Amino acid sequence: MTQPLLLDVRGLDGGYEPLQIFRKIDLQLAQGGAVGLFGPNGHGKTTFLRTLSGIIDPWDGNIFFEGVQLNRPGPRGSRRWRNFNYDAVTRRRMDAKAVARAGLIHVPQGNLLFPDMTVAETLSIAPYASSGRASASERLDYVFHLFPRVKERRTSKIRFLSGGERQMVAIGVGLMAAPKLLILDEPTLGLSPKLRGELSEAILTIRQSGVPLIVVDQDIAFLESLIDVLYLFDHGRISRRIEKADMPTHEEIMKLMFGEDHQ
Ligand SMILES: Nc1ncnc2c1ncn2[C@@H]1O[C@H](COP(=O)(O)OP(=O)(O)OP(=O)(O)O)[C@@H](O)[C@H]1O
Repeated sequence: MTQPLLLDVRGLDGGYEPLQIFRKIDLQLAQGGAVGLFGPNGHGKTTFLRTLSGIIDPWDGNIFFEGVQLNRPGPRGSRRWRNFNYDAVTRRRMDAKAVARAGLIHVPQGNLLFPDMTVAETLSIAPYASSGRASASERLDYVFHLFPRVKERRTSKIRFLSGGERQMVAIGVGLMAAPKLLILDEPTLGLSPKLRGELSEAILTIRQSGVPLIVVDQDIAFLESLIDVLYLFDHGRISRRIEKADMPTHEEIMKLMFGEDHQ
């Protein structure tokens, strides 16, 4: 019997009612694979990732994780029905906790950690650390091994950390959940070149240790070092799927997305 894909997204539509942000997204991720999403700011990548992790509900389409459908139809499945029945029961088609418990872990863009908690406290309340996939202390050792800086700063409050250190802690929180798929949304955004290099290396190590990834980033070379397949995301649609062997240069991708005249 063939193994199911790790993630199989079929015809996904979604957004912030009534505003549709993305449409007809198809994305497949093989077991053990890694994909990158690349596209201009504001075209809906983050909204798509928030939908995958169950923070917002899809409007249409399906999400399968290890062959199991994550989005469950409401009492009447269609979007039209939900528009007539605007209540939580019919709208809630994804369960973010169940998604995380299944092993799909999303490290969101930006700093969403609690400023007055220490690093150690933050890592200790990571979701489902005792999910059975690895013990919490093993996970903590792994995070400290990957990010020695985080280990050094474990008694510091989050508010006293630099942006890069916070990002390392945020990824650490994701790793504490022993992810079967880790989603990283612009992990190196706004970091100094030095921290960016440090973080990129750590993410590469995570990848080399076999953790499947979905990564959004604006740096094609960084994505290329991590992924097997690149999806170009353009005005809420996947405009192209590119295998690693055919990976264009940054310049070529700019031309593909914006035409010959881009600056
Ligand atoms: N909570 C929200 N309610 C309504 N509209 C939103 C909300 N969050 C984002 N948007 C809008 O959805 C569109 C897509 O934003 P999104 O953050 O998904 O894009 P993105 O491609 O990830 O860009 P970026 O890299 O800048 O985050 C934008 O026009 C944005 O203003």
